[in-house]
Amino acid sequence: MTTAASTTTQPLLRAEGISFAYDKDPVVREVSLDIASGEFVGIIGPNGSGKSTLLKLMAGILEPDSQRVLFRGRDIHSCNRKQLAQSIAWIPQEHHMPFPFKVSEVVMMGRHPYLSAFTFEGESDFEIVRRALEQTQTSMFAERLFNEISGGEKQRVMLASAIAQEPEAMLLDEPTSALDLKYQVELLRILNDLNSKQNVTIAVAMHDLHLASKYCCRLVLLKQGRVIKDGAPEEVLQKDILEEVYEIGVNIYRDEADGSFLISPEGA
Ligand SMILES: Nc1ncnc2c1ncn2[C@@H]1O[C@H](COP(=O)(O)OP(=O)(O)OP(=O)(O)O)[C@@H](O)[C@H]1O
Repeated sequence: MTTAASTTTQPLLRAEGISFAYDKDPVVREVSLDIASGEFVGIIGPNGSGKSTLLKLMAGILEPDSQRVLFRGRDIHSCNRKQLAQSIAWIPQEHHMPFPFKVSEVVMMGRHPYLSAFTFEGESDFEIVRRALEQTQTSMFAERLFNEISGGEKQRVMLASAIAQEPEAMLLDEPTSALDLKYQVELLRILNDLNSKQNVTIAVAMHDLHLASKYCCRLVLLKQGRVIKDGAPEEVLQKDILEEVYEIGVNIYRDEADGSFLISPEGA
């Protein structure tokens, strides 16, 4: 039976020691991870360490080979798909549309979990889409074909679509990888605002450890599918830990202005 106390402490998402293999070797190994409502978590680690796969498992896109992912205490694969789509937005690393959709149509896809097969988009849906385009500074592409805009523009449009979805949680796979400096910071600011003002839970795979330490309250460091360290940026971004995981010498500097960490490879 669920008590008031257990309800308040129940994480939004919980991985219960999950493992997953695409072929025979697991790429996610016995990962236990709780993500509480309102957290801003960065998933970091070297190429191929399992960041994308773990996020796909947490989003319910992939199913673990062993153990479960729980969404609000319930096996994510037994949750109603429509309700889940209203609650969790997944933003993948690669974006390609199989049909020549316009940007505005891609953003409107964020509203689909709220529509039935027989209802058309209403005024409020168009208003939500308009605001999401504005927030991500993509209104100027609205009438262009999604497949004909740049990789960085696509990333911002996909964020607009996720904003239009009005989810409880956003899981993002390297959303800044194709963005220039201005839009990297802009996108992270938007995520920060969604998190701090609307309590949207954010889990984001990132390679940029400086930006990760600047925006994420918690970092989960993976190596070969296992969680090596999970904690506040100052606990995770330590010289010995990073050198062991990334197999390279590093120097770490603290930016006293905002408390973030700058990681410089030794001998670079
Ligand atoms: N669809 C797939 N089929 C088979 N193997 C896959 C597939 N996707 C990923 N892998 C493998 O699973 C492992 C983990 O990949 P994953 O993409 O989760 O890592 P990652 O940490 O996100 O990597 P990166 O930082 O390079 O994006 C890698 O060895 C990768 O080659």
